[in-house]
Amino acid sequence: MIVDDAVTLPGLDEILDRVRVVAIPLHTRFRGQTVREIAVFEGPEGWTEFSPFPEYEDAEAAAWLRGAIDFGWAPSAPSPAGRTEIMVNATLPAVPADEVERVLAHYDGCRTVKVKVAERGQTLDDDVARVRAARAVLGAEGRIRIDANAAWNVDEAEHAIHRLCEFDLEYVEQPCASIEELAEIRSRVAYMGIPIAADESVRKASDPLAVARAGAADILIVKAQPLGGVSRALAIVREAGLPAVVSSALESSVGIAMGAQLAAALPSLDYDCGLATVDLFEGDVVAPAQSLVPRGGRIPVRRPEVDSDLLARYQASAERTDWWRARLARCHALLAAAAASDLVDPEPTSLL
Ligand SMILES: O=C(O)CCC(=O)C1=CC=C[C@@H](O)[C@@H]1C(=O)O
Ligand SMILES: [Mg+2]
Repeated sequence: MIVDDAVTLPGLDEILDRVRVVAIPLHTRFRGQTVREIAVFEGPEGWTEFSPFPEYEDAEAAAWLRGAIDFGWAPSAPSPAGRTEIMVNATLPAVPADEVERVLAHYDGCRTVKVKVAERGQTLDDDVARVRAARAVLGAEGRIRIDANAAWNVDEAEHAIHRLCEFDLEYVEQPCASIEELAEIRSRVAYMGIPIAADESVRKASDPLAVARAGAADILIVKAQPLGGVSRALAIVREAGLPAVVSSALESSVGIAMGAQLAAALPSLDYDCGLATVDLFEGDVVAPAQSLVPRGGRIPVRRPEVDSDLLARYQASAERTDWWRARLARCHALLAAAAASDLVDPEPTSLL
């Protein structure tokens, strides 16, 4: 059963025998979460991570498992540009303005900040105050991008971009939900020279290329695990023909290493990548010397080993571990079924 050109789907037992589930506290709430649950397991190529958010349905989570297996079982993608380090951005959750300095102090040397905006229960004034505070911390030279996670309609997005443009925005990530809305807001703000980036329209779409084909975005955000692995994400970027920004899916250093490998393998990399998110965690599954937290605004391209003391320290409860093992079994069954239908169907079944 083929997961990728180079990988045969490993047996479920092979994964369940090795999997460890951890629950790592976040020091700042992100996506409404204060604890990140993560499953890690070891393949022939090294440690890999399976960490779809708990609310995701199995069909979506199965693409993350495909990505995890690809990273653990497929040989590393080469870096045509010879990159050994990736420049990364600080990620600023939707915190009150007076907390911005404290949160950004966790990121060492990042010249770019991605500011979360349009959080449910907050106002545009809250966003303006947060972006203003980020600009004050960064100085005039720093780069600021914002991410609305599809929360605005087109008029709200236009109004918000008008208010926030005084802070010199590098780009606006997923201001609206649909491809039609993205195309509309993109043309409305084109005169301001602010690019539109697509995230959810790539990683949660049945066709990750539709947004590029529609000319609805200037930049693609690509996340290795949700897109089914490094080689699938590379193929999407190649087909789309747009500049790409590699971003994390809020992973431990093990999953971030998958993102770093994708960033290293891209033919060109014009923007800092959203791979600094281990800095939002209180802990990690790898020892500090091997961790992929940024130093001097960069992370190394390397595969870390997990640390057994840290796996024990952050070990999830028996109940949550059982839940993840059952989820792994269901997602594995979906991948096996898709692979079996590939054998009769010459067109590969897409789980993206
Ligand atoms: O891109 C970054 O700076 C960090 C990653 C990040 O913002 C995200 C990670 C995981 C889930 C998403 O809600 C979120 C995003 O929307 O990009
Ligand atoms: Mg995003």
